[in-house]
Amino acid sequence: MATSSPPTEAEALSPTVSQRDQWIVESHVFQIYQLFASIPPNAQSLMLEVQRDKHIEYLTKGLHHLSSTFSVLDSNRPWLCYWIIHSIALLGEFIDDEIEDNTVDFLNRCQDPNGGYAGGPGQMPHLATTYAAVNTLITLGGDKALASINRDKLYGFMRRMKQPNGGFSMHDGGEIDARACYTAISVASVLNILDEELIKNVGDFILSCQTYEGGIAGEPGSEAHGGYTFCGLAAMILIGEANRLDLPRLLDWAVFRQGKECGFQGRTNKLVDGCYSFWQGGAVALLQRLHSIIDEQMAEASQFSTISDVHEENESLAGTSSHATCRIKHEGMNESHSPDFKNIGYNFINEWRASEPLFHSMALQQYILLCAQDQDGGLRDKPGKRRDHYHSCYCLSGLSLCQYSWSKRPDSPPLPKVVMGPYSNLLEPIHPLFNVVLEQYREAREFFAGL
Ligand SMILES: CC(C)=CCC/C(C)=C/CC/C(C)=C/COP(=O)(O)OP(=O)(O)O
Ligand SMILES: [Zn+2]
Repeated sequence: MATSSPPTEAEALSPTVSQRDQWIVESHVFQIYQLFASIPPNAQSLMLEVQRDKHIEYLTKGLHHLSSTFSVLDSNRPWLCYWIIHSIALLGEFIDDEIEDNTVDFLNRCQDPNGGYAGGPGQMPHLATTYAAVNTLITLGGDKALASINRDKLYGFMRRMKQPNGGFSMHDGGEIDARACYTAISVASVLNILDEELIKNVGDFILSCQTYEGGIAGEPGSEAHGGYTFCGLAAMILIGEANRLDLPRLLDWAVFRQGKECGFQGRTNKLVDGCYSFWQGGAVALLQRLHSIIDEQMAEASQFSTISDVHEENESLAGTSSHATCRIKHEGMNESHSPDFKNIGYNFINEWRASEPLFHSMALQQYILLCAQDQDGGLRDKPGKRRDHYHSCYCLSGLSLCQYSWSKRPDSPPLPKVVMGPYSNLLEPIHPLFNVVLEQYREAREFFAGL
């Protein structure tokens, strides 16, 4: 809590719980880095190796059998499918036909007769599990998986989740937050069912979630957080309204969440965690793609003497779709004068231009490989924590973003010097807006474009 007077000696000598926790994590992480620095180069390269076979073994096992402790995830079963299958795809491994068939059949049983996917058969449809199920089916690819999605019913479910304030509810009577906006817009975009009705006022809702720190909160008045920041920014890009956010402040907030442990934290004064390699690293990677808009916003800002003048100007510019379209056009994404939101996800990767990563990519790779990787397979939040499927998915997604962060094209092979460890560490590239492997995104886009 902020206090106007300096801490007393007694206060200074008794750290807060958060300070203590931070010191413990720092000391764990630095011990690992010191050990790494003290060993010979051949042992270092072994430590930096992506343990592909071990990861695949751990992940595949999760598709066949999970212990009873996983019963707490009973309403998250499509998430387990996504975390595991996306991780396997990132590692460039194929899913065998039997698992593929079983997964498509299982997700079909999670599909609600009135649209959307539930956390398990017979449960209530939910936007988060809908996103997880759709991304899993895209990752599996092929006509059976893609055609199993009932797009008409899904569109109906999304319209029922749409709220008067522009946001979406996660489920009937559920939370209305930035996650719901992203999951709805991401799914609608990739399935080619995004329209003006779904987009209406989403930008206003997300704009109201950007906080004084610059990051985005789950809902208005809450604290900026990496997970919601990725969701809010990706949704704004997909609807062609990213320029309405204060992007320089967003960038400033996000890049400063990468700390001396080399990984990212989710919010100010919290602990480093491997999953933010994707949520924060992904937000910064998206901002890297928007750099020309940011430059322009900064140039505009510098014309004004006070920061409130800048905000007033942003207010007056906000909300006009022609303004949004003009900025997207400036990025070389869209030549038309009406918002071409149907093609933004596609243009985002096609209009790729090389530029420097805006976060410390090598440092993040170091954290993921040395601190988040379990040498027996799977990845984790931080040293001392157990591996799990969620962290495996988002650490590997973040690692892939790092490896391609200098690339001239989204999938052109990076130079060996930007891939930490042996070049065999190279993962598959992802589409940063949807977090699916790029090749799978392309197949899905082609499939749904024709419908
Ligand atoms: C697509 C989709 C559904 C995205 C979800 C995004 C996401 C990860 C949101 C974060 C939720 C949240 C408040 C975590 C804080 O947990 P904590 O307090 O345990 O962690 P912290 O200390 O790191 O903040
Ligand atoms: Zn985490």
